[in-house]
Amino acid sequence: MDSRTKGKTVMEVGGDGVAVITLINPPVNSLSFDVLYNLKSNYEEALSRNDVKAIVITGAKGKFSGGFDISGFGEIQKGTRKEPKVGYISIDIITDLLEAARKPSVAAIDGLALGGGLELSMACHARISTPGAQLGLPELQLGVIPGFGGTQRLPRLVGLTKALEMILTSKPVRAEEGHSLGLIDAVVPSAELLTTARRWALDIVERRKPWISSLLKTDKLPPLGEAREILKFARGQTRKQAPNMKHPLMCLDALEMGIVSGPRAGLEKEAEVGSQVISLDTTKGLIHVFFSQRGTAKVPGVTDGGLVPRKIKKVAIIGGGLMGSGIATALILSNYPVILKEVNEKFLEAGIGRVKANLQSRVRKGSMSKEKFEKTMSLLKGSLDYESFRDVDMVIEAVIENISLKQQIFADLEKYCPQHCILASNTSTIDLNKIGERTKSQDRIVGAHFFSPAHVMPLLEIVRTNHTSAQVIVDLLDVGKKIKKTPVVVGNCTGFAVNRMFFPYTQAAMFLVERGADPYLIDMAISKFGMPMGPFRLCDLVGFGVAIATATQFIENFPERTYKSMIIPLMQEDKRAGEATRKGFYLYDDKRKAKPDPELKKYIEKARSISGGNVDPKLVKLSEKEIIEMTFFPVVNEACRVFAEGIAVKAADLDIAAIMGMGFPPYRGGIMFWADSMGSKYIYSRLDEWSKTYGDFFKPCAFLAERASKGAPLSAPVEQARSRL
Ligand SMILES: CCCCCCCCCCC[C@H](O)CC(=O)SCCNC(=O)CCNC(=O)[C@H](O)C(C)(C)COP(=O)(O)OP(=O)(O)OC[C@H]1O[C@@H](n2cnc3c(N)ncnc32)[C@H](O)[C@@H]1OP(=O)(O)O
Repeated sequence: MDSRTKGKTVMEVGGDGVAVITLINPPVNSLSFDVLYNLKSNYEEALSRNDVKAIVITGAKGKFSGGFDISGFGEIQKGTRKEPKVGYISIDIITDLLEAARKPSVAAIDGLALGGGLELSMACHARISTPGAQLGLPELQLGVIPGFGGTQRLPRLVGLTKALEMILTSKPVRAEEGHSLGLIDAVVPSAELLTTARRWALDIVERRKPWISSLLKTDKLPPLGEAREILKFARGQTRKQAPNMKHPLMCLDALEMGIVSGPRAGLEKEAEVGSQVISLDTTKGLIHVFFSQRGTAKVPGVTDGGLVPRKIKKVAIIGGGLMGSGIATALILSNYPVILKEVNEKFLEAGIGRVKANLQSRVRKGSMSKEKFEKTMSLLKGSLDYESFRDVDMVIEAVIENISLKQQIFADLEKYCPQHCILASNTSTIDLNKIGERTKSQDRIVGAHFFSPAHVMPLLEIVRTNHTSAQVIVDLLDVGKKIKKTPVVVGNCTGFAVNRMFFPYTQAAMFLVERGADPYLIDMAISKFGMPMGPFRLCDLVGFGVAIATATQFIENFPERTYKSMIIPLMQEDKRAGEATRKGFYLYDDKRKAKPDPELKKYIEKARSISGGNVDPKLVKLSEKEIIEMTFFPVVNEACRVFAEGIAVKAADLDIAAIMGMGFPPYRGGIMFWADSMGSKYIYSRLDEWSKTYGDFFKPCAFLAERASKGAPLSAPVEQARSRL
């Protein structure tokens, strides 16, 4: 393979007259332009050769194809690659050359056929798959649309409703379900895949099996009136669920065109829309997220040194509260035997009960069988002492945020755990060096910061001190992957990456309401921006106890940029502490539905009189855009500090941390990506202006000032950061 080319196809013609074309582009045989153009040449050759009767397309090394090469979109966005003629691949190659060929083709699918991979297979005249193969059109998740005919062929193979479900949710189906849906013609063991596909192709030639062009099928399509109703409903749902994104609706336009005006018109619409979506900002953001998410496990100086993760056979967790039980759940769900330690029988029982409840909720929802529940629970053992810690490979401490308690625990762990055992803390704010102060095991102390609920939330902040060994990081990255978390490796500091970025977000919101802004309008503007909820609703959900404890850490560590609002402490005094007490910034009914509380004004006014601030007429009438900027630019400012200090090694890691830890909308690409879309100069100028009017909370940091002075992107690598990694 030429070093500049990306992937290829190879064709072998057998004595039976079947040409087998193999897609080769590791690791997932993505369809790069090189692969697609090679496929075209192979096809033309196969069609012109007299010794070829039929064609089989397959993928190398147990994977059919993970779809179009996603980096190709980036090349087109950046202008480093010229766009092919609209419809060239989907119409000229896949439809007119492949599907309309006078020789039949069969797709032999092993492992996965996603996106363009599935679309290519749907243009074949039959599809044979191995058991369990994943089949799906996940394009919308990337901000693009199925662009190789998927919007036309999938509804014709599986029906409109199922096709809409698969396309709109981006969720794949397994081969077995694909078979029952009519997407797959036969499911056979891996060893029989190619022979079956070859035979099937010859059977089509001999007319023993039907020669089906998916595009021409109509039997699964509903009558036009019904189809229009289904599409209308889908549009309504899409507008509700993805109000800030255009591409799902554009995808529906292509689907509708095919149903109303026929598949050729549908293909043309798909090609036109497919080309337009590539330049949407939301698409750029989502593609950035795809690669950034995979990049978080690549840590310079750690994962590039050839270290192999050690096998973690048993894990112990200290503390069976909300966090400890969530972490235990995540681990046993991935088959790790777990010991849960508590201080007394009552707490232990409660901790085990929480794990049980977490799993039972899966059984209730039908995503876990009773047998699997029993088997998973059997991996959990309770303990009241450290005796059973003698053969554990990793301990995760998850007790309350109390430094001396944690110090004592780590000193005990050093006595009872084996020498190689990883000693992790789930602290969300406390300096790990302090936690390990009473031990000589600094090299194996690490932060494993999960987010609540730990068995659901996808992020794992792995916190490394100056002493933590690279091996320990590699081990924890491996555990993170096995328990299906996205890890972000960060340096040690108060709040690490996520909580440090979170802090100014809620602080800015408190500042704005004290100066006269309406908290409910702020929450609304922020939800419209794409956050799962606004800062006030979030404080209610987290509870004021946690909010105050976290704020205290920040006030102590970053006093110069803390806005000290008394709103939350005043409400706490009155025993309104958030959703758990049914009263916080909102009032909550029996069904936990939130409604605004007119009494809130009283607390805001009292807090305002304590802080000595005045209502600012400008802030009373903020536009939605101004609300977003005044709450998120301080977050960008803090992210810049985190990046400049080397707490995060890549800006993209902060993007993922913000998306998965704060709920920042993925289609905005993450906090730094979003900031760069506005430019460092603009953000600096806004913060600078506010800091002159409203004080140091808004003061732009030196890093931001420097980048703005050069007009440089905030995400450009930090050259001489004082790296903590
Ligand atoms: C005229 C207008 C212009 C026209 C342009 C041309 C037309 C374009 C039309 C496109 C039509 C098509 O409909 C669009 C697509 O097909 S988009 C792609 C759809 N596919 C996907 O979304 C699948 C994405 N991948 C995954 O979900 C997973 O990677 C996986 C395949 C399930 C494998 O998962 P796992 O085993 O966990 O491995 P990783 O996720 O870690 O991935 C391993 C590495 O592979 C890279 N990867 C994966 N998929 C792709 C891909 N499609 N393209 C490029 N690279 C891919 C991934 O980044 C990892 O790389 P590293 O190891 O380097 O990190």
